[in-house]
Amino acid sequence: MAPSQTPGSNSLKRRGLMFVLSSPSGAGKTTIARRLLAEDDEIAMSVSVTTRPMRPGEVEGRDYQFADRARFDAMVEANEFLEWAEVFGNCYGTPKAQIKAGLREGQDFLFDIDWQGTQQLYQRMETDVVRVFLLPPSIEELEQRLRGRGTDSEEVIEGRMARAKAEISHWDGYDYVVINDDVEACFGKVRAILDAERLRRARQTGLVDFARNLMR
Ligand SMILES: Nc1ncnc2c1ncn2[C@@H]1O[C@H](COP(=O)(O)OP(=O)(O)OP(=O)(O)O)[C@@H](O)[C@H]1O
Ligand SMILES: Nc1nc2c(ncn2[C@@H]2O[C@H](COP(=O)(O)O)[C@@H](O)[C@H]2O)c(=O)[nH]1
Repeated sequence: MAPSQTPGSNSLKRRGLMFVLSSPSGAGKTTIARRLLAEDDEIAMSVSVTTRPMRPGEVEGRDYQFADRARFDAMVEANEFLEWAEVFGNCYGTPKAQIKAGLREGQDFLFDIDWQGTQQLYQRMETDVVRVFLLPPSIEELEQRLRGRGTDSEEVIEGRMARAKAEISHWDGYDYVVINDDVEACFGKVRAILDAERLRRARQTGLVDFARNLMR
């Protein structure tokens, strides 16, 4: 038996999953996503294309692929996105190219996308998608986090707060909802969801052979 098929090693061949994190802006998706990526080498970020300007500290190709509107529209036209949406006046889309091949190879992908994109992904890729929604402990705390982040102008913060309640109203379109009151606790819960979802029978494509060997 190959070492990767040792019982208990939990590394049987499996299909990758699409792990979606959504929340109102400022609730902590990026914080949780970065931690997951740093601690888990089986999951990679799905890097979206966006027409919004780059923020200080962001890196082209790591945080987003930054594109102008003409380039984005051309990608929509060429059907290069698994999903796309307009958020806060900017366009965001998930490029399809590497995702489908990666899933077959057992690669998991993390998506930091809004509820519209989540619905589209789910319609297209249903059983591959795990939908997690993060909620802030309160609206006041959400605003404090946006201000504390120090990346947006007053006008942008007001726009994000104005949309927060509408975004929160989509919580029931998700498989899991986690309140991000404490980063450690929230991360632990998100981690547990990912671990459990990886063990779903349907994803463990190596189980058939493994069980057959056991029964020989
Ligand atoms: N549990 C928490 N307690 C206190 N502060 C937090 C917590 N989680 C995240 N933060 C802080 O809140 C701010 C917003 O978090 P983050 O940027 O991760 O939100 P986001 O949901 O990704 O926002 P956006 O949708 O605008 O990208 C950051 O400054 C982050 O450090
Ligand atoms: N539908 C999609 N939404 C996306 C995508 N990438 C990011 N987002 C969402 O946009 C807002 C704003 O993000 P920000 O980085 O400008 O603060 C946030 O809700 C993201 O989840 C995407 O590819 N598709």
